[in-house]
Amino acid sequence: MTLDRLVIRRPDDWHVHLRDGAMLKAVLPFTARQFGRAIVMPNLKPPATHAADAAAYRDRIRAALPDGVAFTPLMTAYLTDGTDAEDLARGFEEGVFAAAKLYPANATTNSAHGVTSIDRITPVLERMADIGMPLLIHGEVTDQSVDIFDREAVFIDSTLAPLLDRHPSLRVVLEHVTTADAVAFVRAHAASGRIGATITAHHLLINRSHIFQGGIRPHLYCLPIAKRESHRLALVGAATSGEAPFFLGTDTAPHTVTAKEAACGCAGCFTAANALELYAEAFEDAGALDRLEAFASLNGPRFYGLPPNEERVVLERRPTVVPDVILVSEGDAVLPFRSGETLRWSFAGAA
Ligand SMILES: NC(=O)N[C@@H](CC(=O)O)C(=O)O
Ligand SMILES: [Zn+2]
Ligand SMILES: [Zn+2]
Repeated sequence: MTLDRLVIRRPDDWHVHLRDGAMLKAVLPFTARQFGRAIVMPNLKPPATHAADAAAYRDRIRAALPDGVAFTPLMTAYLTDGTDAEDLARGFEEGVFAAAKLYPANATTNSAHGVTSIDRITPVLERMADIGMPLLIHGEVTDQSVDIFDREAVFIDSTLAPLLDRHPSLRVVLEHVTTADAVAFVRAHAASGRIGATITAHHLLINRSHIFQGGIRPHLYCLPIAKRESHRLALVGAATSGEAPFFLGTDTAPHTVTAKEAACGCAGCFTAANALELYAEAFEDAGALDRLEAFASLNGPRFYGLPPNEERVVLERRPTVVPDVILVSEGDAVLPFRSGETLRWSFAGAA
C-alpha cells in the first residue's frame, strides 16, 4: 500500500541562513511556512558576534515575518578569536542565544572573522560546557593543501575528536554532515547523548557527479561540497534510521543568481522553498517515510532540550512545481534547488 498523506508534528529547521534586509524579506516566508522554529546562522556581514547583535537581528526577523505566521527564530553567536565568555554566557542565560557557531576562519561563506585556531577559544568552550550551551560546528579544515573532498573527514580526526576528549561535557552539533566518516563518528559517540548532526535535503539527493552533469552547475555548489555516491547513501541511512543524533537542518543558503553564476561563484543551495517536499522524496526513495517525523520533528528538539511542536502538518502525494526563481529585488533573484522541476509531494500546511 502506498501512503498518500503524511501527518507529522510541525518540524523545525536546525540550520538555516536567513540573511538580512531584502534577502531576509524574500526568503523568510518560505522557512516560516513549513517550520515552527529554526536555528539561525550568524554569518552576516558583519557577523552577529555579541548578544546585542543577535537580539537586534532577532527583532529584524520577527519584523519581516508575514502577518499571522507563528515562527520562532533561535539565535546563535558567531565565535571569533576575541569572543568574550561572559557576554556569551549571559546571552545564553538570558535566552538570546540558543547555541554558538564555530566557523574555522575562511572555511565557508562569510567566515573570514571565524576562529583561527580552536585553542584560542578554550576558555569560551569551557564556559559553554559548564552552562550546557551547544557548540555548532562547520566541520572542515581550512588547509588548502587538503583535498576539498577530504576536508570534513580530516577535520573529524584532527580537530573534532581531540576537542571532544578535551571537553568531556561539551555538547556539539556537527553541522551539514556529508560523509560516511561523519556518520560513523557521530554513531560512535551517540551513547554520550552530547553529539548531534544535521543533514541537508540536498546532500540526501545529490552526489558530486550531479555538480558536473552535462556542464558545471553552480547552483549545486555548497560547502561542504557533495561527496561520492557511497557517502550520500550513508547520509540517507543515517537520516532515515530514526537514531537520536541525526536531525533536520536544511542549510538553506540563498545567494543571488549574479553571485552564484560567476567566475568565482558563492557556496550555498537554496532549498527553503520546498524543503519538506525534498526530504519526503529522499525518505520515500529509502522506503522510510515513517521515520521522517523522528528526523524532522523529534530528534532536534530532544537534543536542544525543547519540547517538540504540538501542531501537526500535512504532506500530500500530489505534484508541486518548484518556483523558477524567487525575486529579491528589482533585477536580482535566488534560484531554488530543483528550480522549475516537479516534486512528488506537496506541503499542505497545518493539519
Ligand atoms: N553551506 C554553504 O555552502 N554556504 C553557507 C555557509 C555554510 O553553512 O557553510 C552560506 O552562508 O552561504
Ligand atoms: Zn557551514
Ligand atoms: Zn550553513
